[in-house]
Amino acid sequence: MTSPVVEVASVKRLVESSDVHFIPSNYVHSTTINADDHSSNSIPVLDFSLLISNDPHQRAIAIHHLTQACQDWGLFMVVNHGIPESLMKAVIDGTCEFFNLPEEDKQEFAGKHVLDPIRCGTSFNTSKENAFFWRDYLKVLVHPRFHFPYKPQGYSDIVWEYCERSRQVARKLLGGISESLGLEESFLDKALDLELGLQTFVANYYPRCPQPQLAMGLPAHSDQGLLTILINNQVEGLQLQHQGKWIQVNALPNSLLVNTADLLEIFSNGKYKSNVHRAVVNNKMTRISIVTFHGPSLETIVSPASPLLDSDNSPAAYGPVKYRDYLEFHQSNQLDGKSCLERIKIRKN
Ligand SMILES: O=C(O)CCC(=O)C(=O)O
Ligand SMILES: [Fe+2]
Repeated sequence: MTSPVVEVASVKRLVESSDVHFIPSNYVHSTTINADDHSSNSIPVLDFSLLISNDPHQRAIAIHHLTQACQDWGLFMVVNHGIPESLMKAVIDGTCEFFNLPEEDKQEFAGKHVLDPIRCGTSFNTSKENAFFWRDYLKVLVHPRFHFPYKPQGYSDIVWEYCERSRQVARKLLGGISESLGLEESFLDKALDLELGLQTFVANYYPRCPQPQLAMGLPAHSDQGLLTILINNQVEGLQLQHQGKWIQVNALPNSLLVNTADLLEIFSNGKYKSNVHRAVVNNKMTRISIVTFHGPSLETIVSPASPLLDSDNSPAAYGPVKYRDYLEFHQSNQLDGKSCLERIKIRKN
């Protein structure tokens, strides 16, 4: 399933190489990108300290909040997560330095295949797209084996620390989610082999855009893993599709934004739907987002959790799929809503 590598210049280079007032026609998208509702005050907030509390009452409150957040939104903010603010800032600063490296230096990390451990590029999949996205990226597989570009100096160490911390948070959240589904806390962890779980680090770089209404940072999509954790440089751009509207997501300072992703929808047999989101761009500031995708081990076959099934009332709604195959399929096609997940849904006659 290897896609040919198509050389497309980074958006950063495009913006810096000329005094652009109009975006090139191959970056123009027809989708309107306004958000219907600019307030995101109602996005659920989870207090992580309650989830890890020894007090069963406090933990029960956290599980209740998790259930509601996963069921009603598929996106929530996590506060009191214990990841130092200075570490989050250092990851953003290191990312800025990485993208500021000469283009030739970054080429060294281009990668060829969708499962190469380090890949740096632009858009999403330039071999499949008619219109490119206003986004450059660095994607790295960081667990169970940590890979990373060796420059700029110090970036790798900082990202390693951040990835360790974010993985611990994700695992605790997934323990809570397992419980919220009526399973043992460790059920999901064991069933999906999280000890060897694949964690992917993605740095998204969205340069200032002279015509932001015509461009798209990333189109509407759901994420491929179980949970996604996102932080950004406090520049707005993430939008969530909620009850038929696009909502601008403004994260609380120092919070983590968490998305429920496709494999959690499968595992929960559709109880927790993966959310649909997109990234829009602006004409004032470069936006950087740091995303970690948390999934099972690559060889895990994901299917609805058996205790949640009953052949009469709730039969399996999704076919089994190996994570490696799902990831490869997701990454080698166009980013297009929930089209990958649709392919493994079992149709009712
Ligand atoms: O940059 C963002 O806010 C969203 C990024 C995203 O959705 C992704 O990398 O999958
Ligand atoms: Fe995403």
